[in-house]
Amino acid sequence: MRIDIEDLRVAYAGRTVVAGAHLVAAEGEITGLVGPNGSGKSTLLRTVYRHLRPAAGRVLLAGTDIRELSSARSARHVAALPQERGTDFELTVREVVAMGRTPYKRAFAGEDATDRDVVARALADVGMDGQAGRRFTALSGGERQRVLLARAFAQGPDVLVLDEPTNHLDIRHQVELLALLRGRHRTALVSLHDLNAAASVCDRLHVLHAGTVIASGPPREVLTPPLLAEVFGVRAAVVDHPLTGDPLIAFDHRTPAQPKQEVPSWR
Ligand SMILES: Nc1ncnc2c1ncn2[C@@H]1O[C@H](COP(=O)(O)OP(=O)(O)OP(=O)(O)O)[C@@H](O)[C@H]1O
Repeated sequence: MRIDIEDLRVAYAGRTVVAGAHLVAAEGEITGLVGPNGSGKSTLLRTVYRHLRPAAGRVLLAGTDIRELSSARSARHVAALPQERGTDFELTVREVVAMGRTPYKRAFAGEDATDRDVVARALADVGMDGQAGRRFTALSGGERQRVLLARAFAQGPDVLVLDEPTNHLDIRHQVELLALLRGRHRTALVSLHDLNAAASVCDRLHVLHAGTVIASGPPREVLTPPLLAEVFGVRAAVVDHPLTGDPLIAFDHRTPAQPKQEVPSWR
């Protein structure tokens, strides 16, 4: 299912932080949202999974304004890994993942065989099937994250909205998660700080800067040295990854960019 974000404006206590954002997350593609700290990525994603109501503009799911859907119906279509990773569940790992089945249940209905299969598969997908009986609160940050991702998978959504899904994960689990996402061929809207991961895994990127989308397109077209200097304030060369051929951003970790001296060719 495709997502269209049209002229989205979101404010906290009267302060606008998303200021007329437009973007499309195409059906079956991984769409990445990148941008510096505070540029509005989480805020934009929160409106897509209906945690926040926009001040203006719309989020369309396959052409329908998500505000017109019931919460159960929207939860069957859109599942989120929010940045707030809820640490207060007094539940086991398996119980947390089984919460993903709630949108399919009548009140007080128990689990059926499909629920059990879906939950087992979701736990296996994130490599937590051996830890299903552990208490969620006893897990490490990365383990919790994988469990919450399994909960989103168990929701069986058409669209996954993932806010920084690789935060806290060691490099192997980052690679596994991103490979899992690619393998699912499901519409995903994902914010990522790791621009190299974004360049490898995303079909299209949108760059958010001060609450507006200032560049969109395939990673190789978007992540150019002038944009990296102007928007992220870093010097970098973009080369071909020697193993995959994906764009590889080689950052200069010694010296920040001087944005005013760069030519912003992405405008
Ligand atoms: N609950 C809130 N109340 C008030 N202001 C907020 C709230 N959440 C975020 N903001 C502000 O909105 C702006 C955008 O924040 P947001 O978290 O959307 O950015 P982000 O691009 O996801 O940042 P980061 O990369 O640091 O996670 C920031 O200035 C932030 O301080």
